[in-house]
Amino acid sequence: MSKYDDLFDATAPDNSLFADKGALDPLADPKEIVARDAQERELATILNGLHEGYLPPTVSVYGPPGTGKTLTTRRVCREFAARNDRVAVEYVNLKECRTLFSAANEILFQLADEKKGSYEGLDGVFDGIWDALEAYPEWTVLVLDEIDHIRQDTNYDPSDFFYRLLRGEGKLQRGINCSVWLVSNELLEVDLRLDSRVESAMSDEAVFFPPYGEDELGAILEARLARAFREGAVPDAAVAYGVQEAARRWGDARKALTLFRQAGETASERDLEAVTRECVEANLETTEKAAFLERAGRLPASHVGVLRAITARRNRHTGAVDQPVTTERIHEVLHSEGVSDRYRLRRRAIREVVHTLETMGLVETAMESGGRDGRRKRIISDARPCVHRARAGRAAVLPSCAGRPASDLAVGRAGPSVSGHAVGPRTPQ
Ligand SMILES: Nc1ncnc2c1ncn2[C@@H]1O[C@H](COP(=O)(O)OP(=O)(O)OP(=O)(O)O)[C@@H](O)[C@H]1O
Repeated sequence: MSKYDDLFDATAPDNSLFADKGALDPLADPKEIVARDAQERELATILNGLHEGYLPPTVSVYGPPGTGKTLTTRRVCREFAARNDRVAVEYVNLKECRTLFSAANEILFQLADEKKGSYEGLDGVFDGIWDALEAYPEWTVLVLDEIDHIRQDTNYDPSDFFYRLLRGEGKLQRGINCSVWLVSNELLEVDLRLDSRVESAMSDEAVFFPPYGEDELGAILEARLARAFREGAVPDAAVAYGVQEAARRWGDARKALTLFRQAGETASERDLEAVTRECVEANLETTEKAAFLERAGRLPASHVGVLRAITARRNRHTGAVDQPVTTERIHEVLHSEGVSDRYRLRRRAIREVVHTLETMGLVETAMESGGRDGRRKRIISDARPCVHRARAGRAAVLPSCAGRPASDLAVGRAGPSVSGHAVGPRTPQ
C-alpha cells in the first residue's frame, strides 16, 4: 500500500448521506424551471412580438441574486429560437469584464470568435459586432448577463457603450435588428446613471424577478433534494426549517442549494444518520456571510464609501458599531476632513445609493419620526463581517472584484477611513 492508498482510504466518504451531491450544484442546469410561470410568460410574450415584426431594443431583466433570471431568460429565449428560424439568441456573461472595451470585445468574441486590439477602440469593436451580425438571421436577441458589472473606465463611460450598442452608426446603416436583453440586479438606468440620449433609446420593457418565497423555494428544492440525498437522509422537518430560513434571509435559490449541501456535509462529519435542524442552523451563518461578501464585492467604490460611512461610528465604551444612522450622518462622514472628493456624494446621491444597497440586501432601513424634523430614514447595515475579514487580511474580499486593497476597508481609530487613498477607484484592466 502506498502512502496515497492510505490517504485516499482515510478521506473516502464512508457514511455519506449523499446519493448525488451534484444535484445541489447551483451551476447545474435543472431539467425543469419551477415557480417562474409569470416571468416565463412575460418573456415569451415579448419574444412573440417577432410575429408582429417587433422586438424591443432593450429588455431589462432584473432582480436580486439567485432568483432565476439567467436560467429563465436563457431557457425561454433558447426554446423560442429553436422554434423560429428568423431569430438567433446569443448569451454573453460580462462578469469578468472590467472595462467597457473588454465588455464589447467579449460580445464580439461570442459572435465572431475574434477579439480586437485596444488600438481599434470601442468603435472598432462595434464595427466588428455589426459585421458579424450581418451574417445572422433577421433578428438577434443578445442576452448580456451581469451587465451591472461594467463601470466607467478611463476611456469610456457606460453611456458611450450603450449608445453605440443601441444607436451605433454601423448598426443603423446595415439595418441590423438586435434586441438587447440586459440581465442585472438593479434597473440599469438607476444603477449606471445612463444619460438621457441612452435612456430614450432604451425601451421600457422590464421583467422583474422577486426573491423567492417559502413555497417557491420548496418547489425548487424538492426534486433536487430527492436526487441529492439517500432516502430518508433529510427529514421533512429539516427541509422545512432550511427552506423557511432561506426564504426569510435571502429568497435566493443558489444560497438555498448551497445551504443544504453544506448541511449534508455537516451531518456526515458528525456521523449522523440524517440531516438535522442543527446541521442546517450551523450553516446558515456561514452562507449568510458568504452571501454578504459576494454581494459587497460587486459594489462600486461610491457604494463602499456609503457602506463604510454607515458603519463608521463606534460606541465609545463598547467599541461596537453604533447604528442605526441617518442620511445626514452618512453625509457628514463622507464630507469630513480628508475624505477624497470622489466619495463626497450629495444627499440625493446618498439616498439613491442607500436604496440600491437595500435592494441588494446589504442594508435595512426604517422610517422613524424625527420630531420637529419630520420623518427620517434610519439605516442599518450588517457590514461588520466584511470589514472584519478585510482587516484581518485573511481574504481578498472586496478587492478581488472592485480592485481595492483589503486595507481600504480598515476601520480607522477615529473618523472614516474612506479618506484620501483609502477606498481607491476601480482599476481598469
Ligand atoms: N425557478 C427555478 N427553478 C429551478 N432552479 C432554479 C430556479 N431559480 C434558480 N434556480 C437554481 O438557482 C441557480 C441560480 O439561478 P440564476 O443563475 O438563474 O440566478 P440569477 O437570478 O441569474 O442570479 P444572479 O443575479 O446572481 O446572476 C440556477 O442555476 C438553478 O440551479
